[in-house]
Amino acid sequence: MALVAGIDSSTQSCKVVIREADTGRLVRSGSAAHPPGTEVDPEAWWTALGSAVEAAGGLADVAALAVAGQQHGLVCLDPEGRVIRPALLWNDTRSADAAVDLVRELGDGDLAVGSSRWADAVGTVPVASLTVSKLRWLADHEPQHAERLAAIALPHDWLTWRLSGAASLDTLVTDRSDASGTGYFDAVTGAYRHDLLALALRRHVAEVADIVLPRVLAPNEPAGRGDAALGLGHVTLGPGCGDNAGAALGLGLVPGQTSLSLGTSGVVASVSSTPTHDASGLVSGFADATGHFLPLACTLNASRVLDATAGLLGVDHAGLSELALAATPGADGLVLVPYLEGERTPNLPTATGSLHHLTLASMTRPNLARAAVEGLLGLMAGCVTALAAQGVDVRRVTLVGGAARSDAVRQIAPSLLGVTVDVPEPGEYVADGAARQAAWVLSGGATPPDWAIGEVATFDADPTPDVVARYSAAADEVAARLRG
Ligand SMILES: Nc1ncnc2c1ncn2[C@@H]1O[C@H](COP(=O)(O)OP(=O)(O)O)[C@@H](O)[C@H]1O
Ligand SMILES: O=C(CO)[C@@H](O)[C@H](O)COP(=O)(O)O
Repeated sequence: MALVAGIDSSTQSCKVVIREADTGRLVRSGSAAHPPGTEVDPEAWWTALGSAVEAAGGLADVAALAVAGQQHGLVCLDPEGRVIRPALLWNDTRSADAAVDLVRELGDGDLAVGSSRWADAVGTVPVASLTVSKLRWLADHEPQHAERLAAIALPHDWLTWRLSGAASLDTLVTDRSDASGTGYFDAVTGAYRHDLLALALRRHVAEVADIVLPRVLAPNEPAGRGDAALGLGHVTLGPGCGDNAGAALGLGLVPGQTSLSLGTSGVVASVSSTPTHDASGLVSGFADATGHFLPLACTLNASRVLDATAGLLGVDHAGLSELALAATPGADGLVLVPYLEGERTPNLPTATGSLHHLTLASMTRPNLARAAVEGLLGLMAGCVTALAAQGVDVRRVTLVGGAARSDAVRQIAPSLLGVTVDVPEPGEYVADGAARQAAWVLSGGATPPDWAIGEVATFDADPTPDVVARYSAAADEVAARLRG
């Protein structure tokens, strides 16, 4: 039976799954850590990919593979294909002012007009995370690097290219899902917007015509063979995808279904047959990996809020969960607004985290653990509301990502989000999506192969609107202070 590999090059690590192409049965897997930080030498991803593949027993018996990756990261390549500077990641907020400038400029000086023009053009209003904002930052702060730009790639594009042997810049490929996160690709027409790329680089359109942008392949279009020199001449490469589109494909979501991913980022993403154009900027109008759309709301803070709180309390994740479940809902009034890395949804890149309503009664270890879980889920409730405002009907979500392993998150999520929460077996659903894409490319079929996702536990709870309201009031206070 043919085997396929799926790779998830995410923020904190690289994960590899090897599955049977026809059934999706997991055969083996491996992972390797990525370095910390919000700018990373792509070579570190390449090294981690090699280690993860080795831990997964190699690719000698694999017929096809695809790479899913953290979205938006800016990989700058010179004419020889060398990386010009470390990649700026999706969670690097130095480009926050650049994003505001881009919105203002497209609006001829008016932010509201600019927001609606960006939303109309590419489905998304730039924030610090988007590639287009990082390019403007580069043009303004490192013009010597911007001048050498011969090609622009995203993390998954670059890794696919390396696996293919990186013969020339013209062999760079991507897919619609990841291209839609650049800010200079229109997922509705399927075309790059060179005018917006030129705006970002402060150049005329004719001056960016020579910059190579990866060719956008169809969802099941082969990207050629792997590099024979790497021992991958027998492997068909898939186009790959952004990690959130990968998760949707791995979970087998169809239009109308929504995922809640709590990894480094927190993401509520819904597969949709129609695009969104949210001028408020809260919802990004991305594409999925099957030809549909993937409106999503993404936070900078998620699993690491729990990591940091567990560290502070001197417990592991199981201990944090136990403590949180020992406290009563609402944590005796204690509220954590978890903007530990700034925030993107809402767009408050310079925000910091804050604890509200500390009293002798509320200042206990269980309450702090509970406030961390409720703060994270309060933040995600805002994402659900933002999607609903765009007409996305979210009544149930499928919970994935590292923090989906937390019992406290599973049990408390339905009450704060006000939806049913389905939790599949812990797994690497982004890598699974990449593997499923590889199997699709291999089969040449019109639709991805049917793979079962196994046991799903369902969590329901009575809504706790008072807890959400207290969180929202504290978050509004922070926003009001920052916005002056
Ligand atoms: N049981 C758990 N409870 C809460 N968080 C967890 C648990 N297990 C792992 N994590 C956290 O999940 C994160 C990794 O999740 P993952 O989805 O792989 O992230 P990413 O894809 O962004 O690299 C880490 O921050 C890790 O500490
Ligand atoms: O910026 C986004 C989506 O717009 C993030 O979701 C990144 O794609 C990083 O994902 P994880 O490493 O948290 O999975």
